[in-house]
Amino acid sequence: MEPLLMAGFRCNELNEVLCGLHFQLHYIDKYNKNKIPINCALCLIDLRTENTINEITNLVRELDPRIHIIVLINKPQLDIAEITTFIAQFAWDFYTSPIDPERLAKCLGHGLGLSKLKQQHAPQLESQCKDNEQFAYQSDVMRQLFRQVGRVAPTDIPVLIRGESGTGKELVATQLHQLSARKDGPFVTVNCGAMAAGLIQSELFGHEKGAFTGATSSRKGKIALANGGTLFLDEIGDLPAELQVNLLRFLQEGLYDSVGGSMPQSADVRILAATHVNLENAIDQGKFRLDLYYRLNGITIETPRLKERRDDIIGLANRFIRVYSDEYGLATKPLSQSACHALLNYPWPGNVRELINRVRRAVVLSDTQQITAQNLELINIEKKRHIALSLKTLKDNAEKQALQQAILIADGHVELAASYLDISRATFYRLMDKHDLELI
Ligand SMILES: Nc1ncnc2c1ncn2[C@@H]1O[C@H](COP(=O)(O)OP(=O)(O)OP(=O)(O)O)[C@@H](O)[C@H]1O
Repeated sequence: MEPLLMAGFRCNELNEVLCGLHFQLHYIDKYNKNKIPINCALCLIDLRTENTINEITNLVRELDPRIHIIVLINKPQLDIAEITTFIAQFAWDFYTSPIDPERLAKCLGHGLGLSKLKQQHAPQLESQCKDNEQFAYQSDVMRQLFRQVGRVAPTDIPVLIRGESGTGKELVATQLHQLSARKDGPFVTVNCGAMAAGLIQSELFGHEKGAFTGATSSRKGKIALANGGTLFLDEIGDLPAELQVNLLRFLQEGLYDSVGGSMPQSADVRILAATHVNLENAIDQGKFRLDLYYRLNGITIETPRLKERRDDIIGLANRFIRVYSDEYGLATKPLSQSACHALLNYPWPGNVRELINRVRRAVVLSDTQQITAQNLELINIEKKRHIALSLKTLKDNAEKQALQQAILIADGHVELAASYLDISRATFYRLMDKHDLELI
C-alpha cells in the first residue's frame, strides 16, 4: 500500500476509488499536520469545495517541498483566480472531476514516480537553505519562507519578492538562484532605482557601437550577461515606463532590442524582481503596468520585518558579532542582559541591515567584557522605554485613585461618582472593570 496524504474536502466516492488503487490514505489538516508519515511522496488536495482554501494554503506551505501536490477540482473552477493561483503556486498537477479510476491512477502514478525519483536524487532543499552560511533564522515565519524558497527555486517561474528595505530580499533572490538548476550560470543584479534614467535602457538591453554619443564600442546589457542564469531586478517599481514595455516584451517573447540594434536578440534568463513599494498602488496611479505586474508576479515571496520575527534577533546579533569580531581580529564577546533586552524591544525600522550596522559598531567600540546596550546605541531607547513605562504606571495609578475616591465620596452612587470625574456612566464602568474595582 502506498501512503497518500489527503487534504481538503472529504469524499467517500474518492476514498473508495483510492483504496481500490491500493493507496493508504492519511488525512491532514491544521490539527494533525505534524503527523505525516516520513515516506509520503504525494498529496492529493480535493478543492472541489474551495471554502477551505485559506486553511489549505497554510498547511501546504509547511509540507516538505519534495512532496508532489495534485489538486482535484471541478473544471469550471479553472475560472476562479484563487484556485488557479493556488495551483500555479503549489501544485505539481491538477485533475478535473469526474473521478475516473483509470485516469486518476495514471495521474497519481506519474506524480508518485517522479516525486520518489526526486527524493532519491535531489538534495534536502530545506536543509541546504539552513546550512547556508549566509542565513540565520529560528522563527516559524522564516522557516515557512524557506520552505517556499525551496519549493519555488527549482522552477523557472518568475518570483516577486516583497518586503521592507533591509529584510533580506536580495538574499532570498540569491538563494532562489543557488537552489535552481541555473546555479552554475550567472546571477546578475540590476538596481532599477539606482540607475540614471538615460542609462538604464543600455544597462539592461546593451547597446551597439555608435548608438549614441560616447558609445565607442558595443556593450552587452545585463539581460545578455545573465544568459543561462538569473536576472534579479531590484526596486522594480522604479523602472521607467518605456522600459516596462521593453521588459514586458522580453518576458512574453524572450526577445529584446539592444539600443541602436537592428535585430531582436534572445536570452535564456529567469527573472526575479523585488520591491519595497506597494506595486498595486503604483498600478492605480498609472506608474506601473498591470500586464508587467502579472508577468513578474508568478509567485510572491514576502520577507517579514525583523520586528515580526523576534525569535531571530538574538541569533542574528550573535552571528554578526562573530562575523565582525573575526573580520577585525577582535575577541568575540557575548551580549549583556541589558543588550538582549534592548535588542528585543527595539522596533528595527531598518530591519536586518540596521541590526548589522549597530552590531558592527558595537563590536568595534566595546571596551568591556560584554557587548552592552550602550555599545549598540540602544541605551536611550531603553531609558525612554522605562520612562514611558513608569509614566504609564503613574497615570494608571492616578486613575485608579480618582475612581476609588469618587466612589467613596458618592457613597457608591455610580451616576454621581461619574459626574464628579466628568466622565460618562459607561466610561466609569469600563474604568472600574479595568482597575478591578467594586462599588461599596
Ligand atoms: N536571515 C538573514 N540572515 C543573515 N543575514 C541577513 C538575513 N536577512 C538579511 N540579512 C542581511 O541583511 C542585509 C540586508 O539584506 P538585503 O540586502 O537582502 O535586503 P533587501 O530587502 O534586499 O534590502 P533593500 O530593499 O534595501 O535592497 C544584507 O547584508 C543581508 O546579508
